[in-house]
Order: sequence, then structure tokens, then C-alpha cells
Amino acid sequence: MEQLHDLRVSRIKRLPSPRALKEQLPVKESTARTVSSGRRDVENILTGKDGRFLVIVGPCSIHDVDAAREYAERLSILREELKDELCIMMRVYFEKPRTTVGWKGFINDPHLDDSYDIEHGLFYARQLLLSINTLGLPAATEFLDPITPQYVADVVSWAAIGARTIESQTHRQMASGLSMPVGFKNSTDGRLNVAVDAIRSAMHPHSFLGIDQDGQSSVITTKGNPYGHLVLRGGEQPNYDAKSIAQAETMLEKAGLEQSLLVDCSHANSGKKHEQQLSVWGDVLLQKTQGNKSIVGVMIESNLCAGNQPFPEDPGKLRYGVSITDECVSWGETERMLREGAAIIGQLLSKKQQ
Ligand SMILES: O=C[C@H](O)[C@H](O)COP(=O)(O)O
Ligand SMILES: C=C(OP(=O)(O)O)C(=O)O
Repeated sequence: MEQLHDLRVSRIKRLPSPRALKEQLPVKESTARTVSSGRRDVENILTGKDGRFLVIVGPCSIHDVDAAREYAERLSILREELKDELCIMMRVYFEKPRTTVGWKGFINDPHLDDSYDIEHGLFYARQLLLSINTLGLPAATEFLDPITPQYVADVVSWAAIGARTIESQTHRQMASGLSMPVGFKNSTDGRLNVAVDAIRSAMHPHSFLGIDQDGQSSVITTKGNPYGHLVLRGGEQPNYDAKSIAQAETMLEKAGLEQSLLVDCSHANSGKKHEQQLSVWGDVLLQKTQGNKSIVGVMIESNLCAGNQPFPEDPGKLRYGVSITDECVSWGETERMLREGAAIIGQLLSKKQQ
């Protein structure tokens, strides 16, 4: 009989199950404490019980585990120094949604050579997440492929659904079962209503197809995620200014949702220019000093060194600590930004106490 299936599939390679990976790379008790307290901190910030400011900061994408570890070590020291004012977590993005085609991130192609060694991508990603949490630094990531969370979500404290997948039922269902708070980006063209719809959808229980810890296809039934929130990343226009924030607040209020949101200083809010992230950050801090209540945190794309570099023909020729996706602010700039932010938030917190 004529072949009817897999006409356009060239290969299927089995992967170890999530359980097998977790047995190789288990979570220690101290790591579990970092993950759980990171999640609780975000929940309390979103509900106003914790007045500190959430800062999700780190590389646009992870491509070099050594550089990511060095960054995490520096950030964990800054997190401790500024912990009374800021709740700092590291942006640890392993999956990249592309506008058309391009490198899809470290899990998909960890060797950056189109070998798509996903087995090792998952292994190194989990290993890196464990070592970041071991420093007492919680991790934040985007979940793009609906199977990935089964391998790594237990060591993630905050997750994003990105601008390109915000309307996808698959991602909304997945978010409804995730154990951490989930930030929903507005769409790439700037629509907020789709993110609000996503938050509402993910609040509900869903039943859908997925895999269990043994890799067996299963019906997954979720309880719903009460900690979905909006992340403003800009669209055709930036949307971090006071007028856009007020519009977002009205939309959240009308939908009966908590008026707590994050501002992404990067992406379309910065026109993907790293220097512009500083202006967004400055504007957000100004809005806070002027009494804004709804902005409870930010996302910043930052790396050891500023800017970005083209995706390499020869990975051996990469510049250390420089992004291979979007532009990032340098470590020095990051320190200045966060110290400035902590000083301002500190003043606001002490005024509140008086
Ligand atoms: O965050 C990174 C990029 O903005 C995102 O992955 C889209 O990238 P692209 O438009 O270069 O594909
Ligand atoms: C792709 C990203 O963001 P967005 O979905 O807002 O484009 C990202 O944060 O890496």
C-alpha cells in the first residue's frame, strides 16, 4: 500500500524520559527551597503582600554554559546585596521563538551547529538550572515547546508565554498546569486583549494531551494557574509609558484581574537596542516615584558584555559573554541600573512604613 504517514518526516529519535533525566540530575533540598521561595516571592509581589520590585534579568538566550554560570555567580551576589528592595531572579532562556527561522535555542541545538542534540540540550539546561538555583538564585524562563516543562519546570520559579505563542491554546493549557507564576506577553503587534484572554484561559482547569514523567502520552488534567499576569513588551509602538500603563490597568480591571504587571525593558519597548533599555528602566522608576502601583517588576536583557554578535559560522570564534540573539546591556550597566532601582524602591518602601 502507498505510504500515508511520515511523508515529510526524515527521522524520529527517542529521548530519555523526564524521570530518567531527573534521576541523573536530582534536586537537592536546598535547591528546592530556592525554587519554592522564588515562586512564593513572585506570588506575594503580584498580590501586593511583598512591596519589593521584581527584576528578571539575564541573557536574551543561553548559548554558553560557562558564561551563564559566571553571570549567575555575579548576579547572586547582587541579589543578596539588594534583597531588601529588589527580588532579583535570573532570566535563563533556553527556547527561542523565531519570527521565521533561526537558531531555536540551547535545548534545540546546544552545539550551535544544526546537530539538534536535544538530548544533551535538555541535560545541560537542567544541569545549569540546578547550579543557578544552588547559588540561591531563582530562575525564570520561557516555555515554548509543551514537552520541555516535564524535564525542567521543577527548577524554574517564573515562566513566560511569549508574544508569538500568546494566542495558542496549547500554551494557555500548559500554563494552567505550571507550578510557578506565568507572565503573558502582549502580542508582537501590541495587542493586550490576547494576553488578558490567555491569563483568563490559564486560570481555568484544562484537560489535554501531553506526556507524563515516563514519556508516555497521557491526558493531562490541570487545576488552573491563579498567578498569570501581563508583561508589556511593546508592539508596533512601545507600551511602557504612563498612558499605555493606564490603558493596561483599565483592561485588567475590566477583566476582573489583579492590576499587577511587568514591563519588559527590551524587545519592542527598546526597539531591540540595548541602550534603550536604560530609558525604559528610567521611565518605569519615574512612574514608581510618581505613585504607580501596577508595575510590580521588570524584565531586562543583560549579559557579561554589551550588545550582540551574529550567529556564528564557527562556534569556536564566538566572543565570550556576548549575546547571539537580541542585544543585551553589559554587566557593569546592569549593576548600575539595579543599584539605582534599589535606591529608589528603598525610598518608596521606607516612606510607606512611616
Ligand atoms: O528574544 C529574542 C527574539 O526577539 C525572538 O526570539 C525573535 O527573534 P527573531 O525575530 O530574530 O526571529
Ligand atoms: C522572545 C522573547 O520575547 P517576546 O516573546 O516578547 O518577543 C524573549 O523574551 O526572549
